Amino acid sequence: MNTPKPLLTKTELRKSLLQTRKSRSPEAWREKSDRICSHLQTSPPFTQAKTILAYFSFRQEPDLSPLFTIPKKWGFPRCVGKELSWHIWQPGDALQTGAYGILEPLPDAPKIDHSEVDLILVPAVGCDLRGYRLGYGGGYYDRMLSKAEWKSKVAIGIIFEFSLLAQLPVDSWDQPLHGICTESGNLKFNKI
Ligand SMILES: Nc1nc2c(c(=O)[nH]1)N(C=O)[C@@H](CNc1ccc(C(=O)N[C@@H](CCC(=O)O)C(=O)O)cc1)CN2
Ligand SMILES: Nc1ncnc2c1ncn2[C@@H]1O[C@H](COP(=O)(O)OP(=O)(O)OP(=O)(O)O)[C@@H](O)[C@H]1O
Repeated sequence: MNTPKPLLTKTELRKSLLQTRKSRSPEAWREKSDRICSHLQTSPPFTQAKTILAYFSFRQEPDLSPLFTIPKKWGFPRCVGKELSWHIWQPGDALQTGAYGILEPLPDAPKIDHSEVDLILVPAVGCDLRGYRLGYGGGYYDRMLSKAEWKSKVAIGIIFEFSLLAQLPVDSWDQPLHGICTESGNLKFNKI
């Protein structure tokens, strides 16, 4: 069977999805972000997780911050060179603006070891129905999720429904996710 060639490149899709995301109202962003939080909060991977890796919303990404007061061990990334370094953060702790203008925990915040991580909430520009993800092009999550110690972790892409596409272009290094959460609900995949 032939796999159809996607009509747009990753760069073109990234540009178009980011433009659409930027054009929507702050009210829609808040309301849809809250619906994503509600779906996540009741999903088994979330309720069963003790330690969760998340992100601070940037460029109108879904805002998960209402979840951060739920008693879990929460980890957030710092961009260090080409790698992500994960640190414990809880509301009230200091933050700083890091690479790309994204909020990050301070470098001396306690680090989270991969062995304790139960769930990864992965920011994305877009995802497809097979669980493939398009990011900002830095390759940070692909590099991380390709490592043996992270491969087995449940990783869920967080996007607004409009960013869920039938099929994204896929490169050899792309790591499919286990699930996707949008304002319409949770999608679960058998990882490819
Ligand atoms: N909220 C959030 N935090 C995150 C990520 C994310 O996607 N969302 N990341 C996920 O990895 C890492 C940051 N990755 C990023 C990678 C590239 C660009 C960026 O601005 N890239 C340029 C183009 C660069 C190029 O094409 O060479 C741009 O979009 O203008 C931003 C963030 C870590 N923290
Ligand atoms: N496992 C890996 N090892 C080395 N380089 C990698 C790996 N995964 C991805 N890369 C590099 O990262 C670059 C960006 O890849 P891609 O455009 O798929 O990023 P993205 O998934 O959109 O970004 P991000 O994960 O930062 O949100 C590619 O040029 C690729 O060479």
